[in-house]
Amino acid sequence: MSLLLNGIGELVTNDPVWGERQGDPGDRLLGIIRDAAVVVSGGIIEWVGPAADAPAADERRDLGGRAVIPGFVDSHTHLVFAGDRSAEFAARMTGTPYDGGGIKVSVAATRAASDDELRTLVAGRVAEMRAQGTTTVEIKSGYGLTLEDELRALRIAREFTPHTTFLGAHVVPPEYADRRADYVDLVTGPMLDALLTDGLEASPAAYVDVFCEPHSGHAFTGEEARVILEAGRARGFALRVHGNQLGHGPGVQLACELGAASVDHCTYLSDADIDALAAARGATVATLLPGVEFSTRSPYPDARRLIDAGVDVALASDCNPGTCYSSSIPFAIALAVREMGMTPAEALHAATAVSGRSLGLDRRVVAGAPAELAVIDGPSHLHLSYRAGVPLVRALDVLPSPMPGHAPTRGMPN
Ligand SMILES: N=CN[C@@H](CCC(=O)O)C(=O)O
Ligand SMILES: [Zn+2]
Repeated sequence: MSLLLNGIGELVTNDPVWGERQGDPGDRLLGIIRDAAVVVSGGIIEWVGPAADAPAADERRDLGGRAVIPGFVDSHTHLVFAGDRSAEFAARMTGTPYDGGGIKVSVAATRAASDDELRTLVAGRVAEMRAQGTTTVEIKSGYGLTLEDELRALRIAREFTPHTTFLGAHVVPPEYADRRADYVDLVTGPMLDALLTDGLEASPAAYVDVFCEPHSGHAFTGEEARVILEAGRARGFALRVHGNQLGHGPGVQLACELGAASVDHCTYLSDADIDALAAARGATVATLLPGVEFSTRSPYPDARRLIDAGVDVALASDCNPGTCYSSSIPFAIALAVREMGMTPAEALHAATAVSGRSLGLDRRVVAGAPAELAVIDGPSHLHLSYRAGVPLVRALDVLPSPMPGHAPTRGMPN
C-alpha cells in the first residue's frame, strides 16, 4: 500500500541534490523543495520531488501547505531514571551552581525502581519526544552505577532504541567515594566484560561514554577518562564523551584524539579545543545541548564560532533529571538560534543531519530511506524558532506499525 503525501508547502530533505538548485544559503543547506510531495510505502520513502511530478499512489494525504522536515535525531539523552530533582533546579535559579553532585539522588531512586517502573517512565518520555517531532533517540545508562543496574538500564533502553550508550563512568558512586581507582577498574573490567557476554553484535550498548570533568569532584579526570575510553575502544565500542561542561578541561581534545563519534556539551572551549574539533571534522561531532545552559544558568557556547571554524555541530536535548529535564528539540533549536548564533537552517540541520551522523545515520529524505518525518503546523521550518514554545511539530505517522506516541510501550523504529 503506497501513500502520497501531497500539499507539502516546504519539504526539508537535507539532500544536496535539491540544495544545489537554491539561491538562499539556508534553503541550500537544507535541500528545500517547495510545493513538494513524498510517496511512502511500507515505512520506506519511495519518491521525493515537486508535487507536479508526483507519481500515482494507492492513497493520498493532503498536508495543506504545511512544512515537512526529517524527524529530529536526539543524539544525547539520559531517559532511564526515576525520582525528582525539581528542587535542585529551583535552587540553581537562585544561584546554587551545578556540580554533578545531584546525580547520586537519581542513582538512589533509579536503583530502587522496578524494571516495570523504569520501562513506563522511559516509554512516557519517548512518547513525549515523538509528540515534539523526534523520531530517533539515543539513550544512555548512568544512573545505576553497579554492574547489574547498568545492564538493566541498557536492556530497558534497548526496548526503545538501538542507539544505546554505556555511561557507567557517569560519576563515582557514593560507595566508591574514597576508592575511585577501584570504580574505574570495575567499569573497565567487569562492567565492559558483562556488556560483551554474547559478543559485540548482541551487546546492549553501542557506545561507551564518560563524564570527563575535572571541575566536578564527582566525575572523571582526563587520565581516568582516557583509561575508560581506551578500554571501551579496545573492546570494539564506538565512543562518546561528555566534555568541557563545567569548565575548561581535557574532554574535547581527548575525544578528538580517540576518534569519538561525538563530544557533547562543549560549553567551555579554548582556541586549541576549537582547532582540534575542526581538524576532527568528519569524525568527531561537537554536540551542543543548550537546554543545559538554560537549566543551569551557564553561558551558552558560541556555535557561530564553531561553525565558522569548520566544526561539525549537532544539537540534542540532553533530557535528564539534573541539568535539563526538557525533551524538546524545538526548544533546543530556539535557544540555539536566539542565544548561540546559529541560523534557523543551521539549527535544524544540526538537530537532524549532523546529530544523525553522530549515530551513523543518514538523515536525508531520499528514496530508499526510512520514512522518519515530522510535520510542522506552519508553512516553513522558520516557524520552529519564530514561534518558540508553541507545540507546532510532531512526528508524522507514515510507518506501518503504531508508534510510541500512540502506543507508549513500543520503541522507536530506529
Ligand atoms: N553532565 C553529566 N550528565 C548529565 C547530567 C546528569 C545529572 O545531573 O543527572 C548531563 O549530560 O548534563
Ligand atoms: Zn549527558
